[in-house]
Amino acid sequence: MSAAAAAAASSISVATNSFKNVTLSSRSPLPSAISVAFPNRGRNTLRRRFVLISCTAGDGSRPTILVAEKLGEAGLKVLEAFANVDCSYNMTPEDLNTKISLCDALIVRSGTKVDRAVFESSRGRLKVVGRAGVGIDNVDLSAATEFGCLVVNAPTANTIAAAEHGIALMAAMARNVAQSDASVKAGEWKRNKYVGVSLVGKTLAVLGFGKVGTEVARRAKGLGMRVIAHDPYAPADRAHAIGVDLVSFDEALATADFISLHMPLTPTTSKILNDETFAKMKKGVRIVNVARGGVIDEDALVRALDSGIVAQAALDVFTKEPPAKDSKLVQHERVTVTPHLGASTMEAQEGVAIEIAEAVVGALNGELAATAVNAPMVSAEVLTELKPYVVLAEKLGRLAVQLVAGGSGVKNVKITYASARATDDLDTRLLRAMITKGIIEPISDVYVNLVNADFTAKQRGLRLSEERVLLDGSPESPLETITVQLGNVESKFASSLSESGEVKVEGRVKDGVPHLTKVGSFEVDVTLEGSIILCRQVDQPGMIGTVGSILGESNVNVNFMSVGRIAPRKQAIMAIGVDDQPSKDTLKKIGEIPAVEEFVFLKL
Ligand SMILES: NC(=O)c1ccc[n+]([C@@H]2O[C@H](COP(=O)([O-])OP(=O)(O)OC[C@H]3O[C@@H](n4cnc5c(N)ncnc54)[C@H](O)[C@@H]3O)[C@@H](O)[C@H]2O)c1
Ligand SMILES: O=C(O)[C@H](O)COP(=O)(O)O
Repeated sequence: MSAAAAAAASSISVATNSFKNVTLSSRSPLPSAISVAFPNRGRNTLRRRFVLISCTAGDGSRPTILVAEKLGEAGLKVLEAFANVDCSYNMTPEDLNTKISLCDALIVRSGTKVDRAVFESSRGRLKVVGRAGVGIDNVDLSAATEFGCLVVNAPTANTIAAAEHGIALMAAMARNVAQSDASVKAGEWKRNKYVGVSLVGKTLAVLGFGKVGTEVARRAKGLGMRVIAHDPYAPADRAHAIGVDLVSFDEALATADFISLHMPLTPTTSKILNDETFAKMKKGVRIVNVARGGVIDEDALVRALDSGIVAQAALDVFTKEPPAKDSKLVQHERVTVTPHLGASTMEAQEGVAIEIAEAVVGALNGELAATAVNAPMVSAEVLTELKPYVVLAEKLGRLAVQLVAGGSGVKNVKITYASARATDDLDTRLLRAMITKGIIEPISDVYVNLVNADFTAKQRGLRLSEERVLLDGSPESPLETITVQLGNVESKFASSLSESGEVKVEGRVKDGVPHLTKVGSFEVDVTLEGSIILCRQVDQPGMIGTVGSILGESNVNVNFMSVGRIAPRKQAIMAIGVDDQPSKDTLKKIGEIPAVEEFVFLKL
C-alpha cells in the first residue's frame, strides 16, 4: 500500500439489538446460482458459481408462482414459460397463508396484504414477492428481509398512466365533470350550478417530485399552470430543467391553488395532510390524490371541505380500499372519486405485467434484480465489473472463519477495501453481504443471501465495520485488495494472526481470478479455488518437494503453491491449493514433517 494511502472512514455497524426472536428459513436444498466464467491464465476456463438468492424448487423441478391478483396476459406468458403458475385471484388471507408454503414466488398488486403471517406460513419456501406496480406499502418489507425473501416491484411501467390519471382528475374536478355527468343522466340541465375554474395561470404544488410527480408537473406546465414542488430528496436541477421550483412544504401549502400528492406512504408521510396542514393552505385549494389514501387524514379532509378551506378534492386512493359505502368523504358533493384506477390503462397493465414477470423470473434464476426493494440494486455494468470481487469476498470470509478456533466465537469483523477509486464509486453492500455469507455459512445452517445478510449478521451478534483505504494510482479496477479481520478470537493457525492479534486474510483479483495474497503478516499467492493447505515451516530447501510428494502419493492434485517468508531460512508460510480433499492420514504426514511448525486445511 502506498505511503500516501489515506484511510477514508466509513464504518457501518450492523450489530444492534432491535430485533426480536425470529425464526430464519433454513438453507434451501438446491440453491440457484449465477455462473461466473472467466479465463484462467490461458488454461481451462474457470467457472465459479455464486449463490445470491436461492429460489428454484429443491428437487430441480419447475418453481411455482402464485399470482394473487389480475395480471396482464403478456406477463403470464413470461411466467408460464418458466414456472408452474397458479392464478388465484380472490383468495382470503387464510387461503393465501395455506397456499404459500407450496410457492416459490408470489405476485400481487395493491389489493393483497403480504404480511408477516404470509412469510411465516411459507416456511422458508417463498423466495420472491413481486409487486406488479410501484407502491410496496402492502408488503411487510422487514418481515420479507428477515425471512430472506426478495421483494421486487415494477416501478416504471405505470408512471405515465398514473400521471395522466392525476391530470384527468384535476381537470375533471375543476370542471365538475363527474357531478354534471351524474346530473344530466338524472334528467337535469343545470348549467349555472356546474361552472368550474380554469387551470391556466393557477399554481399547482406537486408534493413528491418522483417519477409520477415529475410527469404530472410536465403536463401541468403544458396546460399553462405555474408548477412548484416539494420533495426533500429530489435534485433541484431536475426540477429546474422542466421549469419547476422546489419549495418548502409550508410554502407549497401556502401558495398552491391545486395540490397533487405523489409521495409513497411511509411513517413520515402518513396523514401528512391533516387538520394542522389544511389550516396552512389557501382558502379554496383543490386537492388531487393518486398516491396513497393514507397520506391524507380523511376525516380532516371532510372537515376542511365543510369549512371551505378545501373547495374540491379528487381521489383515486383511500385509506381503506374499497372505502365504506357510507364514507362521508366519498359521498361528499365536492369530491370526485375513482376506484384506484391510476395504473389501470391497457398499456400500463401490459407493461407492468411484463416488468414484474421478468423481475420475478430473473430473481428465481438467481439474478440480481434491478428493481429489488429490500436488497442492493446493482446495475448490470457494475455487476460485471464486481463479479470476481464478489467471489473473492465470499472466499475470504470462508477462509477467515475457518482459521478461528471454535469458529462460533466470531463477533467483530473488520473489512478493509483498498482502492484507487473515489469512495463514492464503490457500493460495498454486495461485497459485505458475500463476506457475511462466507463467515456465517460454514459455522451454521443458515442460508445467507443478499437480502438477509445484514439482518442475519445482526441476529448473530456479528459486528461488521467497513473501512475504505484510498490508494494512489490509476483507478482502473474497482478494488486493489479486500482484507478481512476477525477480532477477539483464538486462531487454530497462529500465523494467521496480525500484529494486533486479529485473524487476518487479504486477497486481490488477478486476471479476473481471486487470489489469497496475505495471511497474518505473511505474503502468499494462491488462487482461491478448491481447498488450501497452509503450513508454517522453517524455510529450507526441499520443502515444496517433500509436501508435494506426500500429496502426489495420495493422488491429491496440487493446483498452486506459494511460499511467503519473513527472511531466507526463517519462518515461512507455504500455501498449497489442492483440487481434492486430502485424507486425514495425508494431512498427518504433512504435519509430521520436522520443519512444519503448524498447518491447517481450509475448504473453500
Ligand atoms: N393510483 C395509482 O394507481 C398509482 C399508480 C402509480 C403510483 N402510485 C403511487 O404514486 C406514488 C408515487 O409513485 P412514483 O412512481 O412517482 O414513486 P417515486 O418513488 O418515483 O416518487 C416518490 C417521490 O416521493 C418523494 N417523497 C418521499 N417522502 C416525501 C415527503 N415526505 N415529502 C415529499 N416527497 C416525498 C420521494 O423523494 C420521491 O421522489 C406512490 O405512492 C405510488 O404508490 C399510485
Ligand atoms: O402503486 C401502484 O403501482 C399503483 O397504486 C397501482 O396499484 P395497482 O397495481 O393495484 O393498480
